[in-house]
Amino acid sequence: MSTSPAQKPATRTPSDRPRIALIAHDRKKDTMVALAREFAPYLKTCTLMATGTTGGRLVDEVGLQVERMLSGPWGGDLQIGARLAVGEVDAVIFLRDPMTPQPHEPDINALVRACDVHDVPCATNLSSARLVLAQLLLKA
Ligand SMILES: O=C(CO)COP(=O)(O)O
Repeated sequence: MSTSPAQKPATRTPSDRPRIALIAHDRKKDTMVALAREFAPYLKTCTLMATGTTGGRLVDEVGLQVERMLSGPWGGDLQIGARLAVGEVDAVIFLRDPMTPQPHEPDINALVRACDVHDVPCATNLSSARLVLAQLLLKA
């Protein structure tokens, strides 16, 4: 039934620019904006996508070009998960709020699971996000 996680689907679209998904829960959005400012010169060289509200803040407050999906509770995490499943996302920065229950917890779990299934780096806190971005920057 299952195939190897390393096996990428035929629809995989290679890209020269790293494709990074940026997502933050409400109480982590200020942290995401600060992180994006810190890495703005690098992020400007990437193809970025984000859930709706996070993306709006990154556009307005950091000046990044971001493809905005639906807001998380309306399916944005699932949209990013679907892109990821066909090989169109190289890394996910997902600053989750572990202290606040989310109405769309199943969607959040589905996205993080998709990262594990497809072996895509997924940073869910600030320290790991910095490590992932610093490593990507080294390879740039
Ligand atoms: O809820 C989210 C992720 O699960 C984030 O969605 P927004 O960026 O639209 O707030």
